[in-house]
Amino acid sequence: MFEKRECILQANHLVRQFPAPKKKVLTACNDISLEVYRGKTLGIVGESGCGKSTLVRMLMQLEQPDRGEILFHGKNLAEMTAKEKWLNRQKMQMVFQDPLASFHPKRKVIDILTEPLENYKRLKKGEKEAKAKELLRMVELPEDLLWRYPHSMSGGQRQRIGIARALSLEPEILICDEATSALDVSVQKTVIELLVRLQKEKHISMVFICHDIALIQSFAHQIAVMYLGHVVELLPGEQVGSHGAHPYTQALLQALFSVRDDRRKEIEGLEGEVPSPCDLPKGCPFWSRCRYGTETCREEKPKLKEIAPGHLAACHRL
Ligand SMILES: Nc1ncnc2c1ncn2[C@@H]1O[C@H](COP(=O)(O)OP(=O)(O)OP(=O)(O)O)[C@@H](O)[C@H]1O
Repeated sequence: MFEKRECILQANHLVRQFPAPKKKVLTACNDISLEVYRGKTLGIVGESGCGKSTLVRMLMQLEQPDRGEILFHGKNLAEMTAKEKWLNRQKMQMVFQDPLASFHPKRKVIDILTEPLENYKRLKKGEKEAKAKELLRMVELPEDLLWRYPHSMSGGQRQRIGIARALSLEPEILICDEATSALDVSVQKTVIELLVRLQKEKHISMVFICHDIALIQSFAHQIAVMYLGHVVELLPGEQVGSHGAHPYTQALLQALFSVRDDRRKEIEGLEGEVPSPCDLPKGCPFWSRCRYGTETCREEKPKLKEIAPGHLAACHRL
């Protein structure tokens, strides 16, 4: 599916175990092998406790695997010197679910944004404000936020600051651990759109951890489905619906499709006969806001009658 030479991060047979009560052992990650490709997104989906965060901590070198290896540009992370690891960490950055927890509450946005650059001594004297403003522009935030404290901003703004800070070091890989789960649906959508735009512009690879298979399949290039510490299936992002074979993947998809089917029935009930997708009307008020002909229909039920019928017909993802 992807060119091998574009593989920048490779996890081979990773195992991580923890001691459990009664002298038992809990295997949080069990023989996990994955590849991350340049400029592509690997989605990792699975229920709570299946081992997603443990996997990410190993990829970020915050935790050592008990077995297996992680190769970055073909080089084994375990064989790197401490200095090499420290330098390497710039190239893999993380965005967390709760950015507030990772920001110093008494530091202003300007300091939060430039802290990683200062840590790596990559900020010249007198450059701080200009660099921080450039980072804010990159994530489509106004410059006057520079002088605010994180607690005085909205969740979506804080997450954009988290993204800007992570990208300040120009990483090759961005790891997003439930980065949009705490946001409401409309803000979640704009943050994902921002990430997708930045990925295209900067050719960054992303590892995106999430519970929501519907969300992840809208932008990931490949999806690893995790269940009880195993990657049970690796699927091409855009074709999850037709490829999921493992019973757990099927269960995730079934839940998704039953919701969509109910929604489709509701809409068809409202609109009567649905015309074919090729009738898409130019004048549909939501057309420009809509990537698949989708979210608006799902989110704004009271406005359904305003949406031109052809638009609804295109909502094959509902
Ligand atoms: N340091 C630890 N010591 C003991 N057990 C741990 C430790 N870290 C994780 N675990 C266990 O490993 C399993 C996987 O945890 P992990 O946090 O990786 O799951 P997750 O899929 O990220 O869950 P969530 O989506 O809820 O964050 C869980 O059963 C958890 O209790």
